[in-house]
Amino acid sequence: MREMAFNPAPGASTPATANSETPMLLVRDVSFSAGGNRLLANVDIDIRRGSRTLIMGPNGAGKSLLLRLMHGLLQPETGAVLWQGGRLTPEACRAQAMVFQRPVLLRRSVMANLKFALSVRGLRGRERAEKIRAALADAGLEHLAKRPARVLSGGEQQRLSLVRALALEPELLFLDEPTASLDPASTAAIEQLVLEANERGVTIVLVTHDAGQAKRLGQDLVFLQDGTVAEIGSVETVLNSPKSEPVRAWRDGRIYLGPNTRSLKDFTGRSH
Ligand SMILES: Nc1ncnc2c1ncn2[C@@H]1O[C@H](COP(=O)(O)OP(=O)(O)OP(=O)(O)O)[C@@H](O)[C@H]1O
Repeated sequence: MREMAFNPAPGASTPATANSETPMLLVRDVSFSAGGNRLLANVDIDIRRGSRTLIMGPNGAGKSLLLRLMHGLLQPETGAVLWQGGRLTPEACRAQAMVFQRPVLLRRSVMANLKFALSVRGLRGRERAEKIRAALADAGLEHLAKRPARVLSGGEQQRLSLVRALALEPELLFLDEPTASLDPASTAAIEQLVLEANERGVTIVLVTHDAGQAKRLGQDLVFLQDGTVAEIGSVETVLNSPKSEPVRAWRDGRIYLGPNTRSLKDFTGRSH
């Protein structure tokens, strides 16, 4: 996969001056290809400061790719991701954090995982110790502080992963299917941490396949289909009164076959 240079969208080459009206993050006419396939095409999204945006869509729609582009882990082939009206620089990326579906933890203790992340951000001494204590309390992991992170349950690992990201005090937090393999109690714990973070002002962008979770957590919903935005609006409106055929098909449990849908054989290995 190519890591491409910054390539502003038409009309976006001169970043707007950031003010309170400027969306925190703008995705403008972003396209991305790999292996000869167009995986995202002409995506436009505004993320408002302090908002909660849910990203939904079928497997392979491009949700994870979009998150990685918004977090600066990949560069758009064309178009631009703008941070507070300017370029998404490495410094800007440090104001963001990402929680992945499968927690990425060091083969160290729970406490050492928190300590390492905070040390990388330059925290030391009493300030770091206080943040570790608070994160362990938020995650309900005080009693497991010295346990190797890799022996924690899936739910405990994901709570650790989330509070470690939040301990870095990001302005924007991306979460990629953070509760995909968790039971209802662990899911509720993660959702509560996400909502509390949002109440403290952290902007949330979360990928999910769970309509219930979208309704519990979301304000805005972006529905992707085959690498393009099929529909965008409030969670309630998009899920309860979808205007687009991809969302209607998804809601009704039908397989949507659009002009850009790759052969079902790609997904099932069988001809239909
Ligand atoms: N590095 C890559 N090289 C080639 N193709 C890729 C690459 N990364 C992702 N893809 C393809 O891009 C498409 C979108 O992938 P992505 O992981 O964003 O989907 P998704 O919507 O998150 O799906 P899921 O719900 O299954 O997690 C898939 O067809 C995937 O195979």
